[in-house]
Amino acid sequence: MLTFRIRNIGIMAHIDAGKTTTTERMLYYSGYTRALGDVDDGDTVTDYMAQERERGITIQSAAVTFDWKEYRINLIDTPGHVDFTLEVERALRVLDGAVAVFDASAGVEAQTLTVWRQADKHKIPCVCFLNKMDKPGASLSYSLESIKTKLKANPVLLQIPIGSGKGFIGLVDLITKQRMVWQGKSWADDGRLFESRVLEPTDDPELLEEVDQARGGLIEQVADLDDEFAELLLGKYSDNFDAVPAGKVSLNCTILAEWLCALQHVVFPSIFFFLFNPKTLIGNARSCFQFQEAVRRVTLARKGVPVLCGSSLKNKGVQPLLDAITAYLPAPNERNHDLVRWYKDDLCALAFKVVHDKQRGPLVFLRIYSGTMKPQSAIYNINRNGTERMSRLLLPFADQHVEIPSLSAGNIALTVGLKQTVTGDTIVSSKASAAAAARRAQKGAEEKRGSALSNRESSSLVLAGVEVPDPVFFCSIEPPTMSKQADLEHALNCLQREDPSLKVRTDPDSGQTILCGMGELHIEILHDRIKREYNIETHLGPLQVAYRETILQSVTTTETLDRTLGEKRHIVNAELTVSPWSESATGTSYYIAYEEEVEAQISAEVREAVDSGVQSGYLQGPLLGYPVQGVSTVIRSVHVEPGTSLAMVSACISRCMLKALQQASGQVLEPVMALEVTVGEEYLSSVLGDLAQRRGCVRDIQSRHDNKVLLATVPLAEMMGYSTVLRTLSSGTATFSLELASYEPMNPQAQTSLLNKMAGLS
Ligand SMILES: Nc1nc2c(ncn2[C@@H]2O[C@H](COP(=O)(O)OP(=O)(O)OP(=O)(O)O)[C@@H](O)[C@H]2O)c(=O)[nH]1
Repeated sequence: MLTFRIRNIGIMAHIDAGKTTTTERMLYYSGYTRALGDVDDGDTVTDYMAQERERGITIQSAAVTFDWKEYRINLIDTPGHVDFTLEVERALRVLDGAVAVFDASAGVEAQTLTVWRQADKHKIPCVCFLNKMDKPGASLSYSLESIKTKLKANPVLLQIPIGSGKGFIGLVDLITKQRMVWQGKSWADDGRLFESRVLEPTDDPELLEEVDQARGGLIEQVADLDDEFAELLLGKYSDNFDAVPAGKVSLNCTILAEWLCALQHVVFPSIFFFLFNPKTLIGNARSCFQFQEAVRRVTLARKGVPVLCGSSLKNKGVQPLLDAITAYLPAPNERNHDLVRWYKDDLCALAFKVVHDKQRGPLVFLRIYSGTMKPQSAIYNINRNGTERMSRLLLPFADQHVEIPSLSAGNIALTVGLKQTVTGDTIVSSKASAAAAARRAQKGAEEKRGSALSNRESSSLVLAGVEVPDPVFFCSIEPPTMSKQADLEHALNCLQREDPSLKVRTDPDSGQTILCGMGELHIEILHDRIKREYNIETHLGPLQVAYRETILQSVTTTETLDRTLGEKRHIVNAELTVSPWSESATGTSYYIAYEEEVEAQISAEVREAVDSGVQSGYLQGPLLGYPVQGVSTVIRSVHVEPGTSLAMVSACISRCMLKALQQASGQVLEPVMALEVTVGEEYLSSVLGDLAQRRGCVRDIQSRHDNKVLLATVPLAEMMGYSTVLRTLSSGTATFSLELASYEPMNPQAQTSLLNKMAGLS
């Protein structure tokens, strides 16, 4: 498949917006499935884990490859629940474009904001799909407004719905003026057959006027965003865009339009009813290509987001969405992936997901950025610094996979046989190729910055990565008997390779195994998977919140390390200052600086050892041993006697850090969550009353049709078991989403009671 015909896209949204239902329709219309899967019946292709089917939610992202017309689409269906944010992050890291699915009756919801921010971070061009247009409360204008105000995006509306609620029957494409009506009278109709023709003067006058107005607005909007299109319009066609001829569009476009017309007649006669004159189509296609190309440029430049609508459940509007994916979202070669230039034509791929298969062992999903991958070949894993052999290469098709002889850049591959590789690892063809890329990267970066880079800096340039969020919850996990401890360790190892947001550690005091996860649901699903997939009935201790620590004062300390190991004497003297650092109050990051003379005096190796000592000092705070944030460290002096090992330098700095942090008035920071509750007005006061008892702080109460949307911040420690309480308070009608907002200082009273509790005093 030629690269420009590939689309690597993700489907992302708030929980329950209809991602899985939309994906199922895409698979069905593309011919990959013969029956329509249904989340409510638990028989979808992409939600294949037992827990996903039982709960009707997506937990793991599933990669599916299918063809639509002359394009290959690699699609990843991502989870909407905030506990599985990492799955979305991993998918976005390797995607070129995304479809954001919205419930058209709710517009932008809390988790939509999160995934949108993630897509923004990776600069991913998006298309919006307003799903559930069949719902009585569906509103195009409300959804568009919320995209503008909440996502701060620029929606470019490309379709007008025909009918609303249960009367929603189809769409008019504002670029082509095609009127698409899904014929099926029954809700069970599969939507493959639909009528498609150009709007005619005899059509409903109200619809004609609405389309004219919306199309006029669209032309103006695109002209504002795209100079090339504006130039075209400013000429003699300013009064009548429909009259713009092929003009600047290359001959290829005209030929393509004619070819498309012929192809649609020949290949899909049973699918489409073409009730229009082919000449009109060609004329339209010529101007439409210019129009479409302009919308494409706007989308790729991320100056606007195309908005389409439909109802996946009722099988309406999914084929035009597939067309929009191929028309507006980028091909792999249209995205600037930094890594590619250092590897040139050598293989470079990123492992973004690992799944354990009982028969085949670990299956690793890779996005290939450059070069070609072949089965039965050795690859070099830069992160693990090791060579591994891949036995088979597969195209991912949910839980079934097709074997292939080779796969080139731009594709998503599934490999069998890689036993060491974990999520986030960079895979290249050999150690030599990694070294060559590092040399190129070093040269490039030095030219840009005008000075030499350390080894660490230059090797990090040739690594792709996936950011793993820090877990907010943890609990102990115990096997039923000690004889099962080894099995449990194996299960946890496998699960950790699949899911880097799961962290496992051993409590230094009790020796217990500790599970750290992203939320209650995350831990619950892991517990369930250990039971079902590894046959171990484990016992979980009470769920606890992962706090952080910071300091309130600046302190300068010195430390001397003088140790003799064997024949060698190691001597290090250090002085440093720790201070509160406000810029990192919301993040996990910290800051390390060196006084000028120190910087000039120490070697790059000693500097790396000092950095690593400071970082290890940040790992355990002085109050409760939680990680430290919001602290800057300035290294004032470092004296290292000849013959001293670098490990001793790190150890001395780390001890100095601990001493300084202990004297700097520690403060516990607690995770505070952004809470969004959608609740009927009649239950609002009980939900508010309950929130007040949870130290909640209400930020806003908005109206959404008949419901109220309550926005609040609440300490995570107060939110255990909230779903059950909310269900009771609202007779099961309210929904909520919870997302980490920031780490905030605990008030002195709450902090004292936490410290007492941890010390076993209360
Ligand atoms: N009325 C209506 N309901 C829909 C539509 N699409 C999906 N649904 C329903 O909405 C619910 C959620 O659908 P899913 O496809 O599982 O949504 P999702 O976004 O994949 O959900 P998660 O994976 O859990 O985040 C199911 O009950 C679907 O039947 C639609 O177009 N109209």
